Amino acid sequence: MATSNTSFLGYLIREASGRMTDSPVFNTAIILFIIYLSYNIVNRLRIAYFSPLSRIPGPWHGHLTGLVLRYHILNGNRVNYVQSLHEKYGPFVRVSHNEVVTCDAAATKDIHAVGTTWRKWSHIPDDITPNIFSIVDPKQHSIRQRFYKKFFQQTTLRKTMEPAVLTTAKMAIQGMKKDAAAAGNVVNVHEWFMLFGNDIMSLLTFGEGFGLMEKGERVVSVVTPVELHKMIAWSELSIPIFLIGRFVLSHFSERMKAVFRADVALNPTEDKAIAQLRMDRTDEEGRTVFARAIEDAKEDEMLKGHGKTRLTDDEIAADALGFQLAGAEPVGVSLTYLIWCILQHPDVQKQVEMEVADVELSDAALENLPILNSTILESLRLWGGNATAMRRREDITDGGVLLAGLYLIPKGTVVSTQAYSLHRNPDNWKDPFRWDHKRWLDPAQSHSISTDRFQPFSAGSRMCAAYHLALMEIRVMAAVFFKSLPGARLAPSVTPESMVMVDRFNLFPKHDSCEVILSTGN
Ligand code: HEM
Repeated sequence: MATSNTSFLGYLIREASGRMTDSPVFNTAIILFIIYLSYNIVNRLRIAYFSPLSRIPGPWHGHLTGLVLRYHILNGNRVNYVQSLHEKYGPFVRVSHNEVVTCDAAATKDIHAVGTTWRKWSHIPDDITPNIFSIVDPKQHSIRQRFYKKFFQQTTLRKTMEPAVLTTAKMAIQGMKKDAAAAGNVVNVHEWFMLFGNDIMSLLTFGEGFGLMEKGERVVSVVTPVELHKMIAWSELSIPIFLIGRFVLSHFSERMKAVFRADVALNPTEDKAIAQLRMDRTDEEGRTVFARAIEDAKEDEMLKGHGKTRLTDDEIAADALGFQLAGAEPVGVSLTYLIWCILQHPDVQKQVEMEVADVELSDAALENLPILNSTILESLRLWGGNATAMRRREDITDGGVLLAGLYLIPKGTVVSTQAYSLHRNPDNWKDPFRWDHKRWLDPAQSHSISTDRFQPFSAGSRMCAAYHLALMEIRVMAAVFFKSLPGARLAPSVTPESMVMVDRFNLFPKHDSCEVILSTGN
């Protein structure tokens, strides 16, 4: 047998490749590779079985690797996979050697509280200008957040956005009626709610709404959340595959380019022109909330106080895209599920129809309707459009932090919460899987939109910047729907299976559809 002066593995490899060589470079490379591999295996085993995380229950592979989790992320199934793990292992589950998921109310509070040391986990590459959504540094984030805050107060929005929201909602109903007239009274309301959400966001950011709705086009896609979601998933699943996709495959296929270079769409250079265009408009009508924000950003006292005199064009454009990304789809999806839930309960549907029949269509009046609002809250509890993973990391405290007084989490571990599971945890909600709007009619029930056990818009300093706008959109669109289309029914194509939520950055119904049969009188 030919033995070598290096290693048995080196010998095997050379044998296998038929390359019998005594090259010292080859032998050194093999030794270095073995050292690297051994170090990684020993380190991974140490973290898997001897780190404090080993106390946290979970599937056997979750202690060693996050590959199974990544596989589900790539298939748009993270939300359901994580929920199934909670049902099996409880409110804390280890899903990877360095990632834990929790739906425990106390832990969620620790992670999302104002002043928390947990930081948003961001996967946006360094060369992309961060937007309000992706900024990690709490100081930088607080500057940006406080800057936009004044534009998203309820009273401001009722002046600036409410008329457009109402007009757009009425246009959506016209579109639904037209579609139904051409297709045996059946209309895919999901499509129209997505158009509605997108149109409002286009209006808010770029000053151009209505166009999508009129043309019946789905999205003017400046941002591609689905592709971005896939790009991040690939980069986490396998760096080599990601690099091959990004630097090789994306040159040969537009499809591959859309996925593996999705972040390029987030680079705002091309959209600078759009943001600039909005800044130049002086007529009141053309100046949207965002356009005003852009103008004010040039000379803002609050920014000055932090050593900055204005947001740069790149920052402004990045934020415009960030709002588009964060704001359009969750509204459309939340509306789809709201209508789906109500139409499954004809008695509740009747009550909502009666409640909105004679009401003035203003957000202030709609906010006082108990049945409508209880159905909205209950639908957001079970089927909110952005109830997916909120990933956070604690990189500050040496020695780790004690989460909910229960588990020591070593520095650098990612801990994710998802409202989908927080809202299905039987410790938090009685009979959690049952859609029951009446639980919100109980006077003892808090109606706060963010509590330790109810977080459709997240909580603390990273809570949704525009939840007042989101709620206004949902209230107005739902009221116009039930006022204009009484007696609507779910089509047979709508089943629990077709409405399973899939996770593509935001959450969507699996079949991207929710068909409704309009009553013949409409
Ligand atoms: C029903 C509709 C909506 C839901 C369920 C929703 C939910 C959420 C959630 C859960 C977050 C936290 C995300 C995270 O921490 O990773 C968030 C953040 C955010 N949302 Fe919404 N959202 C909705 C509508 C909107 C709308 C209409 C806009 C814009 C006009 C918007 C703008 C934002 C922004 C800018 C953030 C980032 C906040 C920050 O990090 O400071 N959202 N939203």
